[in-house]
Amino acid sequence: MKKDSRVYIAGHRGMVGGAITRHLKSAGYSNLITRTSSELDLRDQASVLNFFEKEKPEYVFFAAAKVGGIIANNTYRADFLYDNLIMECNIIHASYLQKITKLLFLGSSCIYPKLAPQPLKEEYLLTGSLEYTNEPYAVAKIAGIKLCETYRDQYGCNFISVMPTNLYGIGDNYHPQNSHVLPALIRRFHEAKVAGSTSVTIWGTGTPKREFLYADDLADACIFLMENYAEKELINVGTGKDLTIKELAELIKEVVGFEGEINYDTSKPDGTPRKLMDVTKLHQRGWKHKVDLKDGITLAYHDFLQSKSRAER
Ligand SMILES: NC(=O)C1=CN([C@@H]2O[C@H](COP(=O)(O)OP(=O)(O)OC[C@H]3O[C@@H](n4cnc5c(N)ncnc54)[C@H](OP(=O)(O)O)[C@@H]3O)[C@@H](O)[C@H]2O)C=CC1
Ligand SMILES: C[C@H]1O[C@H](OP(=O)(O)OP(=O)(O)OC[C@H]2O[C@@H](n3cnc4c(=O)[nH]c(N)nc43)[C@H](O)[C@@H]2O)[C@@H](O)[C@@H](O)C1=O
Repeated sequence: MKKDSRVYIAGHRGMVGGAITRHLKSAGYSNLITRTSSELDLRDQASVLNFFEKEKPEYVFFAAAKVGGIIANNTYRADFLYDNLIMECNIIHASYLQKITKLLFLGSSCIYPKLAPQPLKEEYLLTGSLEYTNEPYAVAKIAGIKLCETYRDQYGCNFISVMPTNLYGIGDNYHPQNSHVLPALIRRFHEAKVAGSTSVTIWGTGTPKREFLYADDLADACIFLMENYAEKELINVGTGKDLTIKELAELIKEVVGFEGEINYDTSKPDGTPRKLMDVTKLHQRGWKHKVDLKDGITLAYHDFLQSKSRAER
């Protein structure tokens, strides 16, 4: 990418798209193209084709998606499948028609089979059944990977697929039900501390293991891969380290400064028992994350407090 290349960041107001936009701006990229979902609904094929024809992006960071935690995925099953599938078809097909130079598609660690061996190697894709709660989202993400692969096979498009692990960071979604575990617990522990509560309840058994990557680290990896990776095969992005949800809760409790007890609501789903990325391929290419989990949670907690005070103003 040249500093004046026309770069479209789909989903620039989201956590990941926002981080990619910040990183590109601070690296001196001067020709960034963005649209909110109300300006351009990526589910509308005619509008997407028209936008690509008019704006002629050269590079596309595809960070727009319908995203949410385990309950949102399991509740809005049709929306997670339909919205994500149709956005992928529209953006990837328009990128082919407009002969863009390169596209980076973001998938997720949930594309791997529920009971795949750990850590998850890229080649485990499509070797077993998916986790039920996020099957619609995972099927859409797998379709996105296959679109990138097949447009490369048939038309020679330089479309790459990047699979991030669970993410958190600046501009995360702190909704009490629909968010992912890390922002949900930041909010719950904070509210319990402010209310002087003696306990906080978290979902499931606390035994599932998850890996967490700070979104600014992912943004850095995406720019690195846009510049240094041009293969058909997907590539994982993560830290290579995981912890149990119970350990995560203890860490967030400490950062937030809550002093009560932790209870478990086992009527809520645990989801996949473990999702640890094998990041050998990424490390071999020379990229490694920078922000460790405790520092990242501290930064995310500050972001939560700021977004709360902005909302109250
Ligand atoms: N968060 C996580 O833990 C993980 C995320 N990912 C992937 O990373 C990518 C970014 O996720 P994240 O930043 O967390 O998600 P966010 O929910 O923070 O952002 C998603 C963005 O997508 C845009 N969007 C959604 N629907 C439409 C639409 N119909 N038309 C146009 N734009 C739309 C939204 O735009 P607007 O704000 O303008 O409405 C929003 O800014 C996604 O592909 C996701 O699947 C992968 C692994 C983990
Ligand atoms: C990124 C990834 O995100 C989703 O998968 P997930 O990893 O299961 O996501 P999660 O963050 O929502 O939960 C992680 C674990 O944490 C437990 N948990 C405890 N207490 C809360 C809680 O309060 N909220 C949430 N959400 N989870 C909680 C929860 O029960 C589960 O065991 C996919 O649907 C898919 O979209 C995807 O790709």
